[in-house]
Amino acid sequence: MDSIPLAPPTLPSDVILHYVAEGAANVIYRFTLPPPSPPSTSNLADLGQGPQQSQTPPPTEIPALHYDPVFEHRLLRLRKALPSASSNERACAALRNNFLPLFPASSLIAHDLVLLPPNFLCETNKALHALEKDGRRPPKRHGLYLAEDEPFGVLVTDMTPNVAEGETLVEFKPKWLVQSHSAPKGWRRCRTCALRLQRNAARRAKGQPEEAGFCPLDLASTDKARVERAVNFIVTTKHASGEQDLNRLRERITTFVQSGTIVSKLKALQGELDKVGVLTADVTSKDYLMAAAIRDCSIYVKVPKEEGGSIEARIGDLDIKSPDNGKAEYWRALESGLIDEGWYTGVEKDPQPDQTWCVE
Ligand SMILES: O=P(O)(O)O[C@@H]1[C@@H](OP(=O)(O)O)[C@H](OP(=O)(O)O)[C@H](O)[C@H](OP(=O)(O)O)[C@H]1OP(=O)(O)O
Ligand SMILES: Nc1ncnc2c1ncn2[C@@H]1O[C@H](COP(=O)(O)OP(=O)(O)OP(=O)(O)O)[C@@H](O)[C@H]1O
Repeated sequence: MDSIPLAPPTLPSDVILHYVAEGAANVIYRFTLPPPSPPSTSNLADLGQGPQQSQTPPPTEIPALHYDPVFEHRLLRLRKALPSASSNERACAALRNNFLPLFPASSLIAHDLVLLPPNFLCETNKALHALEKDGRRPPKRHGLYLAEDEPFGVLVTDMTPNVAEGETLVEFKPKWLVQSHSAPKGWRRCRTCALRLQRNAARRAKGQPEEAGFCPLDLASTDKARVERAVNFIVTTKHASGEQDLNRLRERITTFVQSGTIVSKLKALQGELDKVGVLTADVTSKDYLMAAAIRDCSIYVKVPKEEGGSIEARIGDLDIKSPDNGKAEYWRALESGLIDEGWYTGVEKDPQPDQTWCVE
């Protein structure tokens, strides 16, 4: 049964937010909490600690001088007003009930609900509008703001690297590690590569830059050369500047992907949870919605400077998908377009054909 754990803490109303980044569905903030105020003199007097000392109160009546430890090493994730999004309460319950049992806690970004103070989202939206005007919000995210009817935010494990100590964060979406079961027989591209090519053709037609990407089937192949090929797209000069550092980081991430359990576990789950493909599946079933979530999750890998130091890797964005508000139709239309236009089989009508094929 879905349930929320014991009363979530409330975010102090004098919290100071710092915009970090955003995806399609959420905005991420770093936050600073002003030191908790000690009890005022009159409160102390009430509690018997002021000038007219009477009796020491029981510890439960002494105002807290420290914030709940759940606020430590966390970022605040706030939900945007997307019609297809679930409430944070539902999303956290789904995470707890469906995904938590599948992975060790140390492999997951922790998600804890936090009650938001009154007017908080309205004020934060004003700040988002200002960021947009200043050019500090990516243009493709303009026009969509936080859902002001959402009572909760989510405190997530902060994976920000300590750059001063030489840490690096590599973040990527592994996407479809198993081919779509709706792909036609004789396919030559996986779902992710087929979609990327289709989108790149549209970008080219509009004079926009194309996006490069890796083949998830390579990533999940366990074959060193193929994993390396995928990792070379994921780890770039934005992660390490010198050639030597970049090569070494790529080697470390390749070893992590190849010998770690995260990618293979995600692949196994994608295969188990959707065995028939989006065109025939019951896209309202829990299994399908979990498969869809796992196909869109992120992996955060924090790599320490020291070669022997341990890598911290966690899965995030395991938000159960909803088929409502046109999403199921979007999924089916996307898949039908890839099939009908020949992107899976490599017979698409594109003036700039690509002859890179994927293998299972
Ligand atoms: O359809 P896809 O595979 O392109 O995935 C969408 C993502 O695009 P991507 O290809 O990863 O750049 C897309 O990501 P971006 O907007 O590209 O960052 C969203 O994650 C979207 O999910 P939702 O609508 O927020 O629930 C994702 O939609 P879902 O299909 O997972 O519902
Ligand atoms: N736990 C974290 N630690 C460090 N950075 C994070 C964390 N969570 C999110 N971020 C940063 O914020 C960005 C957006 O967050 P997130 O992926 O959760 O948004 P989203 O809207 O759910 O994504 P999507 O586009 O997949 O729907 C990430 O790409 C990452 O750069």
